[in-house]
Amino acid sequence: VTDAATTGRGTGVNGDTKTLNTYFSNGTYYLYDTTKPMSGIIQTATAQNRSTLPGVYSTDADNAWTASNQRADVDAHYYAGVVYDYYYNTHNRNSYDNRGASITSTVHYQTNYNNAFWNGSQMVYGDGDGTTFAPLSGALDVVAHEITHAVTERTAGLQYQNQSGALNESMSDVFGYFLDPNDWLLGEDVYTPKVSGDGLRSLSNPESYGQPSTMSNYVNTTSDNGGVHINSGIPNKAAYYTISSIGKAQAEKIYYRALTTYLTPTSNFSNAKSALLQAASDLYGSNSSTYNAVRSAWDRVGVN
Ligand SMILES: Cc1cccc(C(=O)O)c1OC(=O)C1CC1
Ligand SMILES: [Ca+2]
Ligand SMILES: [Zn+2]
Repeated sequence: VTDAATTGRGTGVNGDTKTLNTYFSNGTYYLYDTTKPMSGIIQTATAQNRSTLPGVYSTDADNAWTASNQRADVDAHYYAGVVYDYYYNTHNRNSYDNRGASITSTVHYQTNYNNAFWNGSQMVYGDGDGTTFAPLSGALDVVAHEITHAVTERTAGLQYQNQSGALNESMSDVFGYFLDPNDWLLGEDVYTPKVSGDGLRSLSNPESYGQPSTMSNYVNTTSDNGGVHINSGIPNKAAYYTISSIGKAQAEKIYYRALTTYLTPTSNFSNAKSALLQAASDLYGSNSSTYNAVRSAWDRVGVN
């Protein structure tokens, strides 16, 4: 038997070449990454445009994953590894459960599916319809957004409705920024592939995508689980002010500590302000400029 961890080459959704951690077994290569510490396996499958999950392992005959129908698989696999490395290296977290859980992604879910989600056990990505979205695994901030839903589920457990749900969404957007800090947009690498410069949401200017950025404009609605993708603009704007003031290095420590230590399933925006202030106090002191920047950020979005 000649099973072995191998290194392959692949083409991503946007035509870029990347190196892949793959696995060779019985004459076939798999998107199966055994290189992470403490057993966190990263594995990628395809739903073959149907809805059955997880589908079947993505395979290749020669470890050159360059076919057009493999691009979504390549990016889902590669970016899941990047996000695993981020949580391990930056926050000493071993996978989303901090116990080396395998990270499973399935691409080619249904047809023309303009959506991505964490289903409680794995990530799932549509291919998009080519107008609203390109295949959604083609953006690192999208993959980080989805894996962070899993981290949130295993830590704060923020209930996916109303203010706690908007915080859940915001945490995923904020860690999407930490993974992809080149811009304040979310999903820009896969959103409207025929239009450049736009994204699904903006941390710096939520209004440009129909989101409020102040408590006074909180949207009371029953749709979207109480507007979780709408009202996330308010904590997202606070995060923008915070990061712009204290920088990514301190902000990501504060956000990770608040998410994993202080937030609870029913936390609201005011509780989030307190959690982030407590984390800032723990890490940098309650008289620090860092602490004051966090307080100022939430004051500016109208959260007391
Ligand atoms: C595209 C999409 C649709 C519905 C829900 C989500 C969701 O995961 O909440 C979603 O993914 C995102 O928001 C990622 C950041 C681009
Ligand atoms: Ca981005
Ligand atoms: Zn989300």
